[in-house]
This record gives sequence, structure tokens and C-alpha cells, in this order.
Amino acid sequence: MTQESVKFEAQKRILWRLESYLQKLNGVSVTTSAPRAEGLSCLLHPIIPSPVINGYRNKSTFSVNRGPDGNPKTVGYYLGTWRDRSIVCVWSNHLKNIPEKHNQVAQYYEVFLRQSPVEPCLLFHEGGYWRELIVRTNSQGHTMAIITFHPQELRQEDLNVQKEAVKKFFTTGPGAVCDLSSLYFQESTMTRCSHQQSPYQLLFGEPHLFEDLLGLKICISPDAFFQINTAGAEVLYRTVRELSGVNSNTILLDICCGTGVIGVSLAQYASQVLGIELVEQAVEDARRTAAFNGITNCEFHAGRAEKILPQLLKSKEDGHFIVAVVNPARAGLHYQVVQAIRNCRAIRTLIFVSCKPHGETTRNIIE
Ligand SMILES: C[S@@+](CC[C@H](N)C(=O)[O-])C[C@H]1O[C@@H](n2cnc3c(N)ncnc32)[C@H](O)[C@@H]1O
Repeated sequence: MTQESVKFEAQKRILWRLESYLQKLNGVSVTTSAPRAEGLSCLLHPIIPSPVINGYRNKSTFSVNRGPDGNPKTVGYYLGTWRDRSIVCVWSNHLKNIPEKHNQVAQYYEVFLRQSPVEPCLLFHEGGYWRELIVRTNSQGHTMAIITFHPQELRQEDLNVQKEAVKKFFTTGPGAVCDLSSLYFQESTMTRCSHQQSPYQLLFGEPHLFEDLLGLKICISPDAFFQINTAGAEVLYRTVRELSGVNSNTILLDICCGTGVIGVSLAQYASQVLGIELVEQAVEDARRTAAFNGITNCEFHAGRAEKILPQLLKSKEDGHFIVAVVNPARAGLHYQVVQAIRNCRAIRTLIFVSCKPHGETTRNIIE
């Protein structure tokens, strides 16, 4: 079975479940005017493959933990299960989806850790400092690395010594072969911290990556979401455009817009684009991207969609047609967002993009 047919069958099962749930809920059969196929009440299109399937990741997150030889300064991916206490950290060189550049930076981070007098932070249990590494690249090979560090009780001057050491390693030391475009350092006492909670500190290089996508230059900050497979994302956004039917009479509403790519790539077809996004850095990226590409009909709002959307829709109700695109995080949309969309008569088309169409997405669609 090909990966595409596995995915197709999985989507079919999700739609079956959704339809039977709706039938039970309504006590009537689900009827739509759309063409049907595969025993469903709607049309399920074949899976559209990504043009790039090897080394496609533009972002990889590497952990630090004990390797198979017991060395606690090993950088890679976890293998094993927590239940069996068999977790080890292994190198990622054999993984087909990870580009060589990411593996190279991970290997040099490991070299750095092994020569550092400072201990790594393993699962927060035993103290320690050096934590995970995130590597982001664009299609030109520009590379941003982000290192997280548990500060424990270190004084500022001791922290500065560690920052200086890692910067030196990647600029003039052995790590210089990685040719990083930028190195960020984030002090973090939690599994994940946003820029607001603990700022990403630029140790050297360019603050942003710029990615070419659908003829645009997209600005990406360390904290911002960006689809992991750039060529696959182009296919996704083209599909969104085809489904959306946006034209010069429509407003495009991009809810959970991240770096604003959906809105910016459709701006030339719409009368206006309105984007809403929680992460401030991503909103700044979206504004920068619009300005950089000479796009002037986009407006991006920073904050929670559930807070911003109801007011925003009220101000746009009169005489406009709105196409809404939602692409929420895995936790799904807040009920107030669903309600605001349902209550807005101007919204004639809704496109729901989801990387996890069961679970919360199904709940949102039912709502
Ligand atoms: C899957 S990403 C999609 C980003 C973008 N649409 C794209 O295609 O690249 C989901 C985005 O939703 C944002 N988000 C999560 N909760 C949110 C909320 N309550 N309000 C607004 N944005 C939110 C996240 O920060 C993230 O950028």
C-alpha cells in the first residue's frame, strides 16, 4: 500500500465517523448537494502528494539525553518507551525526512556539549543546563539554530560565559563549518516557552529567515509557525486558493494565520485580507512579509481569535462577502470562534485546514 492510499483510507474513516455522528445528532440523513464518492455523503478527493518527500523538513527539534552508550551528552531523537524505561537518544542521520544540514548542526552541538564543562539538562530531573536544539532552514540553505538552556541558579555573568562559549564555537570554533546564518539562545525553565515568556536572544547573525513560497518572500522568526514541508505547503495553499473562490469582491479572513502566508498569497485576488494570530512575532512576520512584497490590502491582528474575531466581524458585516480560512493548532478552535463564524451571515465559504482532522477538528466541525 502506498502512503497516499493509507492516508486516503484514514481520511475516509474520519469522514464516515463524522457523518454517522451528524446523522445521530440530527436524526436525519446527511444530505449535501456535493458529489458523493466512496460511500460518503461528500466528495473525498485523492491525496495530493508533496513534490518533495526526502529531506523535506525545514525545521527539526533535537533532544539531549543519554545515548545507547550511556553518554548523557547525546543529541538526537528519542527511541524506546517511557513505560519500559528504555528511552535512549539516537542520532538522526538515518531519517529520510531530515536534511543533512540539520544533522550536521545536531552533530556539532553534540561536539560542543561534550567539550563543555557544563552539564546537560536531562528531563528536568537532575539539574543541568544545555537543552534541546531547533534547526530551521530555508530552500537556499540559510540556517537558523536555536538552543534552549535551563538557567538553574546561574548568575547573569555565568550565563554570559555560556552564551559566549557557544557563540564562539559556532562562529570561529569547530562549529563554524555549519555556516549558521543565525544563532539564538533561549533561557527556559519549562518544556516550551514563547518569546513573551522568555525572549529568544540573538547571539549572532540575521534575525529572520526568508523563504521563497509561491513567488513571495516570507519572513520567519524563531517563534513563528511555518509549515514543515515548504514544497508541500505550496500545494496546500494553491488548493486553498482553488477552494476559496476569492475574488475582488471578497474579504479573506485568515484565522490562526501564523506568519500570514495563506492571506498574503491570496491578497492579490481579494479585496482585503484580515489575519488573526496569537504569537506576536508571527504577526510581525506577516506584516513584514506583506510590506516586503508590496502588498497593501492586508491587516493583521495580534491576540486570541476568540477575543478579536467577534468584534472584527461586526465591523465587516455590511455588504461584504467573506471567505474564512481557519488553520488552528491541534487543540482546535475555541467555541467562541466557532460561534462567531456561525453567527456571521457574510461568511459564505469556510475552509478548515487541519493536520489532525480527527479529535478537536471533528468536534469543531460538528459545532
Ligand atoms: C497550524 S498553525 C497555522 C499557521 C498558518 N495558518 C499557516 O498556514 O502557516 C496554527 C496557528 O494558530 C495560532 N494560534 C493558536 N491558538 C490561537 C488562538 N487562540 N488565537 C489565534 N491564533 C492561535 C498558533 O500560534 C499558530 O501560528
